[in-house]
Amino acid sequence: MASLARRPFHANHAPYEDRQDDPLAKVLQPPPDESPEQRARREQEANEAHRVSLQIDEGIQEDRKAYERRKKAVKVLLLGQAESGKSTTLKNFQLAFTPAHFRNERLAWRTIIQLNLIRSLKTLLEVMQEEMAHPTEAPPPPPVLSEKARGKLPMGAPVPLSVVNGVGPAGKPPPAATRSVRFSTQPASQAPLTDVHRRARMRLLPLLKLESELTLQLFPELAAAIAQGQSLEGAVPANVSFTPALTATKEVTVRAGNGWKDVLGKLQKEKKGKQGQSLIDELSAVLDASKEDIVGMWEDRAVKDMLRRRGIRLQDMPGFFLNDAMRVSAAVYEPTDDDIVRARLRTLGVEEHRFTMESGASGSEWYIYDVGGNRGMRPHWIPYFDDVQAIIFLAPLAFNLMLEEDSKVNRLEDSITLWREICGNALLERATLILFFNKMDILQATLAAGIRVQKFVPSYGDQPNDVVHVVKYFREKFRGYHKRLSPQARPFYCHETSVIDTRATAVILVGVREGILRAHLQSVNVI
Ligand SMILES: Nc1nc2c(ncn2[C@@H]2O[C@H](COP(=O)(O)OP(=O)(O)OP(=O)(O)O)[C@@H](O)[C@H]2O)c(=O)[nH]1
Ligand SMILES: [Mg+2]
Repeated sequence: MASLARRPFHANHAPYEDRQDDPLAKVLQPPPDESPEQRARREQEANEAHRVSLQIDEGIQEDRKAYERRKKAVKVLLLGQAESGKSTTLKNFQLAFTPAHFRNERLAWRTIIQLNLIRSLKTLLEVMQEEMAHPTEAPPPPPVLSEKARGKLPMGAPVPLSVVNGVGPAGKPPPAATRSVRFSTQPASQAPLTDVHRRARMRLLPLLKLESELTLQLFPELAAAIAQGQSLEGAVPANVSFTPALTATKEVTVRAGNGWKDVLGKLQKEKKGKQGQSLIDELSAVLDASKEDIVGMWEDRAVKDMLRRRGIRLQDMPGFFLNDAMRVSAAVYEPTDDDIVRARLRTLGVEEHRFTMESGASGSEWYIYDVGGNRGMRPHWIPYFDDVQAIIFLAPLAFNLMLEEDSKVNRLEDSITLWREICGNALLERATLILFFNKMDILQATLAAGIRVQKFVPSYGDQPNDVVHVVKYFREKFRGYHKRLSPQARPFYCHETSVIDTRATAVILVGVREGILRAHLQSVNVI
């Protein structure tokens, strides 16, 4: 900054007077007939200018220090398609290495988790509405086997659906103590939706209205999109088949970024709701009053049958909390660490998260960048490629699912295409690439349900359809592209993860952190 501004203006003698030969000093000299008031005002203004100047100088110093710090820091980019688990991995990093910060945000997550719960409920109610308008045909009830007959079945033989779905053998409902409201009393697969369901649905509608209102307040940019009738990406996975009527009402997922935590804090203070409550408190109160209906609806046999007939598995939706509805809806609900990790909040753009690790001076500061994985957001990743040390690439082996944003594109195929681009990118030639085969729990369930890889990936052939062989096959595929496309040789790291399992993930992340740090220190010639 100009040194002129730093001179002591408070002194009685003006500094300019000493410098008669300086043309600038001449211009800046006070008028000879300056009154005491004018002089006082001038000095006050000069002092204020000096204060602002110092502040700007400090800001520049801070920026310079931050720039130097950032240059030395470890930078990691989380990449992968939408819903691959990037933000969930970030939450695991926070939980493992900065737990106090993670837990400080518990209250903000409470509302997001409650919105997640209502989102699943909304989908359920939409499906019910569709079912009431166009009932699907109930298949004949499955044969019910006696204990004796079951004993004769070979090991691993399929169990009748009535047992799998918790309605008990012979279509008998489970003990009354396990459910609060019961709607259907008929045997499994035959129970239609009735007026009882219709009335329960009506009782739950105010909750949906509140959810829409709160979501729009949290993410006002959605209001414009909805008003224009734009098609918004929904929370419903692409494998869920919907009729056009349902697709049109698909809901938007609550999104990250845009300071949503600040907005939540402000909304919490605004007394806009009925009875002078904030909208958030009103939502909590209505949710608490509706919890019996929600649990009853979700556990109801006719509802479960309807979902099964339509091939809809709400439990595979991101941010699924219907199994915890009683707890999450309670007025006293406080999210657990696991709840926060499982909460779904779509990432928009790129978010920077700063971590201070406890592992010593060098490399103790980390920046982790969490990006939105949706296809439309991928061009925003490129500016971050420039000086990143490591990439954690999340690739769920979702061989049987399609992209949410393009239902013609297979998710695994999309992951492989993306991986090839990352491996071959010249800007990233020095970055360590770490591959996470995430959502292993879902792969396990998919294979256990008998879904064959060969049907979707013909080149898989008739190899055994189990986790070990499937992982081996795709690991070799990813390794091959890594080897062939990397501009220079680099080690291949691959982990099998289920990042909703925080304990197992913590162990993996400690190893990943050490590996990245070692590579970083080598690159700056410290070791
Ligand atoms: N079952 C299971 N669910 C997971 C796993 N990892 C993440 N999820 C869930 O998948 C959903 C999507 O995860 P996110 O971490 O938000 O995905 P993302 O990659 O950040 O998605 P975008 O922000 O849209 O790019 C969330 O509801 C997570 O709880 C996993 O290993 N197993
Ligand atoms: Mg995300």
